[in-house]
Amino acid sequence: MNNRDLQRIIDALQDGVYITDAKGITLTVNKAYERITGIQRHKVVGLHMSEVVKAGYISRSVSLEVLRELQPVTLVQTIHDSRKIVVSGTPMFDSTGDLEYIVTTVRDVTELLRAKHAQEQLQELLTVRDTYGLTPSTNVPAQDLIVSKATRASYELARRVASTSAKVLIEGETGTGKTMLARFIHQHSATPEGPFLELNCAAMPEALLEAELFGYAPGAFTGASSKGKPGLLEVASGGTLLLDEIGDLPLSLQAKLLKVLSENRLLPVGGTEFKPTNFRLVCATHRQLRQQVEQGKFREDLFYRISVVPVTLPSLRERREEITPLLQHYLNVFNQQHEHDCSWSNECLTVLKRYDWPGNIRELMNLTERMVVTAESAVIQLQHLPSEVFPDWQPREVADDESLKARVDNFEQHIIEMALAEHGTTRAAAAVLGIDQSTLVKKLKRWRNQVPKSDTSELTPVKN
Ligand SMILES: Nc1ncnc2c1ncn2[C@@H]1O[C@H](COP(=O)(O)OP(=O)(O)OP(=O)(O)O)[C@@H](O)[C@H]1O
Repeated sequence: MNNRDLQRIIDALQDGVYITDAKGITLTVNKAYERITGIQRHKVVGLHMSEVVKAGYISRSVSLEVLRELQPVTLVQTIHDSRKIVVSGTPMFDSTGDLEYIVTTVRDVTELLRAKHAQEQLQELLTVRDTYGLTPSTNVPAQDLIVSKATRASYELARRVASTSAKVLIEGETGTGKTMLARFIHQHSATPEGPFLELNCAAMPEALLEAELFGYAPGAFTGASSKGKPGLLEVASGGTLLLDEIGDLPLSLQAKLLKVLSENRLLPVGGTEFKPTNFRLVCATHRQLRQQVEQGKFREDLFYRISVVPVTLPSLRERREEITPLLQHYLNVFNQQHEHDCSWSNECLTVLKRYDWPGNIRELMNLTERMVVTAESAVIQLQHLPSEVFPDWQPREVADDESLKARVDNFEQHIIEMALAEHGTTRAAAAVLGIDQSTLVKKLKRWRNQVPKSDTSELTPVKN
């Protein structure tokens, strides 16, 4: 074999290779060595290893140590970008026992070390998963669904496609019920008895995400379980996998996921054998995935693959008719849970129906539970609501020597501010209080000295 062929062969290796002669003069390096260390072949070929060290290309030469000790030497070095490499030098002797070459291999173990760290985190995650029961959907108690005109179309579309293998992309703000809808799809799919698994792609670092999705092979890295760990892409086989916040999946994993979806098989981290898999994929996102495609943050081919049927869940403020039923439903749920018997006052229901609910149903549930556990009376009143929901407008404290007129004025302001907060507009507040809208606006102007100019009718903000 000539030198050219030999070079081609070592260039095909994934590990870096560095070869010196018996004196320690560099004969060649391969492409992987150039890639891993950033040191180019033409810069070091012909140089003695001591010159390579002197020139600052490397801090310590394994070849020189092999030359000294005439036996294999391995050490771990940190190079630029804090990458960790394992360098192993081996002496090669000719038939008479004289040193002929020193062959050094260089392996970048940054990823492996990361994966080891990931494995520890994964272990934690799996414990959490066990504790919180990411279990087959049949074990999950059916939850009552509140559906209105605004969401019925989404649920009907989901039901129609549930039994097919079409991939569904659920879009909606946080807390709008994307996971709930995915579960609904699973329950109406061809494999409702299979597992329903969910992974939030935004919640963990890339290496951990990869180990979680793909699993890893036995002994993939030091400290890995001797049995290896199956990934969610494998465990979900025969069931449904929800990839939440898919827009946060790193590009490298997007490519790997695409391959799994095309080939129905996967390669665990550190594995050499493909494993077959077949699951129902549902993805969810609160982002504009198409925009991410345009910005090059999300692969276009994967986008088309996962969004065969896009389903949108509107925000709660776009489906206000669900607010009261949801408030009543979750009040019952939390009353039962905490053995209370609370009810909403009508004023609360009116105010809450108009509130914008940036956290959507999840925020509504949290607020309801908070009201139930902190309730001072059986009826939840406006003043119990947190100030971001209902501005806690209190009459100012009156001084002992204030006139009756000033005190009445103060009390009047309290009544008007409360009516405004409850009914939202000066027109509605005036109607309820039985006064002219213009009188109310004039009074407000005097008190606040800053009624919005445009507001003569519907638009006085509750909070200003
Ligand atoms: N139609 C509904 N009727 C009753 N409760 C619902 C409905 N939709 C969602 N919920 C409840 O609202 C809460 C939030 O829903 P879910 O977790 O599905 O939202 P999400 O959009 O997946 O949130 P995130 O984007 O933060 O993951 C859950 O506790 C869920 O049970």
